[in-house]
Amino acid sequence: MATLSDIPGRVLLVGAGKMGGAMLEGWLGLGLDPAMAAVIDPGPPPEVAAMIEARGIALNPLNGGPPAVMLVAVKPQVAPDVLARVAPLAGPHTLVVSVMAGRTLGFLESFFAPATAVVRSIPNTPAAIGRGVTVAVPNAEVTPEQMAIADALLRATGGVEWVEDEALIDVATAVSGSGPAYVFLLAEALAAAGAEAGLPADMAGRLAQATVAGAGELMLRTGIDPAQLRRNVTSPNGTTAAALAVLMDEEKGFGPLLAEAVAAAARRSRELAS
Ligand SMILES: NC(=O)C1=CN([C@@H]2O[C@H](COP(=O)(O)OP(=O)(O)OC[C@H]3O[C@@H](n4cnc5c(N)ncnc54)[C@H](OP(=O)(O)O)[C@@H]3O)[C@@H](O)[C@H]2O)C=CC1
Ligand SMILES: O=C(O)[C@@H]1CCC=N1
Repeated sequence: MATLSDIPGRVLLVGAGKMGGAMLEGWLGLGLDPAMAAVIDPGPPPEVAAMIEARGIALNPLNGGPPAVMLVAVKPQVAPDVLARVAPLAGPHTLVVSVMAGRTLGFLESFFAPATAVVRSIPNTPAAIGRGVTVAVPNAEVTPEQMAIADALLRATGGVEWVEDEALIDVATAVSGSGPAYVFLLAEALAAAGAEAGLPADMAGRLAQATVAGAGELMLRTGIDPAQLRRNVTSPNGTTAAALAVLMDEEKGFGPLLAEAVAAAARRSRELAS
């Protein structure tokens, strides 16, 4: 297993927004030497810009030789323009890692020299607190050493799952990439429902947030299957059973609704390929 200090050269981050900034923070937190990091971004958000300045990281350097790793974290929509501009910075041994939704290995490879090693991955925003999860697929050119380096970089922000079938990345994007938004929406909707049912709105918000955070933490810390944790809350013929009869409706409940949402997100990921 590689560590960040095993990376044989610089890590060049292209796009230091929400996701790229969170990853950079994770790498620095795990001891990546700031001198071995560089960022290309015309306007990073203020908090990321402050971190870049405070740690003395090179910003928008267009020299310094080919990086060991080029991690691309710009929006998929600007990828053609950005990749055309940064691809000449890569050398024959540069490992390209993308976290862009939708953009395929084939698309990424088309900007770089033949035989360039490329990893396509999809992280999620809990990466900002080291609790993300990333799903990744390598192209055929990625060596075991480069795979270990990509793993170390991605693992700095949480768990990593490697897959061989690239099509799974679109589905993973719909589940774990976009997934935090579904959970935040649950907290929002629970708060709104509580307020509508009579709680003061601020109190409803506090209860909903504490419940979502506490339930997630309980699941994580105990390792108990979520279905069992749900059953643990559900007294026979009690209040939870009354609510779950609505939420677990086979036609209109959470299950079919979430299946529809995940299918829509996966479809959009496939659309973003081109
Ligand atoms: N946010 C999420 O939950 C997840 C995002 N992703 C992927 O991560 C990528 C980034 O998303 P996110 O961090 O949310 O987006 P952001 O917009 O926060 O970050 C993108 C960054 O790239 C910068 N940028 C724009 N043009 C260039 C350029 N020419 N060269 C270098 N940098 C440039 C943007 O600057 P400016 O703002 O000035 O345009 C911004 O700072 C996307 O491809 C997304 O699909 C993947 C998984 C989860
Ligand atoms: O919404 C998006 O397209 C990105 C990818 C996954 C999460 N955010």
